[in-house]
Amino acid sequence: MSIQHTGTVLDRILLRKQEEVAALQKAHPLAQIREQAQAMNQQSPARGFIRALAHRIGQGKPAVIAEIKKASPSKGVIREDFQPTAIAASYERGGAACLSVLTDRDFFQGSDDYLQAARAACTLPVLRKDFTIDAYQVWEARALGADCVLLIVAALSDALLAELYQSAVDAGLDVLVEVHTAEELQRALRLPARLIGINNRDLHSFDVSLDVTLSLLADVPADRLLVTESGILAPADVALMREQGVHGFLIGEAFMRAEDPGAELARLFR
Ligand SMILES: O=P(O)(O)OC[C@@H](O)[C@@H](O)c1c[nH]c2ccccc12
Repeated sequence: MSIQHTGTVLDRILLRKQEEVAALQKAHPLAQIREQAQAMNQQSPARGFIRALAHRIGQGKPAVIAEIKKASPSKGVIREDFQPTAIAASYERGGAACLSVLTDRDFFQGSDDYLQAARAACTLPVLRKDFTIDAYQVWEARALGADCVLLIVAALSDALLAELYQSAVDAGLDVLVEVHTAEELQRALRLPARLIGINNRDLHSFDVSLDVTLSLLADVPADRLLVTESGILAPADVALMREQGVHGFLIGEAFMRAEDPGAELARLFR
């Protein structure tokens, strides 16, 4: 089989994801994964990802989703000394509301094992950070123990978005719906999703600008919970967002480059 090298990185990731899901489905049929997810719902029900964020914000505090990410296509390896268990515990001590764990292997050097290890090492709700294109992955997320899944509007048709959203509800998961443009935001708002993420990074070009959140902010209705994602590096970035009424944050790199990720979280939000 030839490897596709045309298109943007997002296009390549999505093509590869289709192959991955097809292979997984052959090895472990959906019915089996759904059973595992149901068993997980008995054994370790979802931890209430949105609830944890809303609770912080309701108390007038920032709500931080702290990300566990070894590498990315735009930055290469971000953290050499990578121990998901220690990082998860550090994030909990540092005051994170939730975790996000990259599980994509080929582009982010992530792993399902990292998600399981991180969740077992803390009491925080965990987002499976991956490129979800099939209901199979949604059930698989809950079977692994995840509490929330990411749906990237730029990667999905309206029909698929609605289908995957419903699958997540059926599986007992919360959903983070990610947008990067005004048009994507309008598509996201047609779902009954409460949690909306504005990604400051363009997944096609990798350009990052906090202006993306600032420019879309006014179009997010008050009954939704907004999270600004990517490119938050300094206390001034946090202050800027909070002045504009943005209290939800998804942050990876700034923490992953610090020796003690949880201490860096505490420093950024002091
Ligand atoms: O490391 P940063 O710049 O703080 O960004 C974290 C998170 O927003 C980023 O990892 C991300 C946002 N959306 C994604 C979708 C896929 C992979 C990764 C992402």
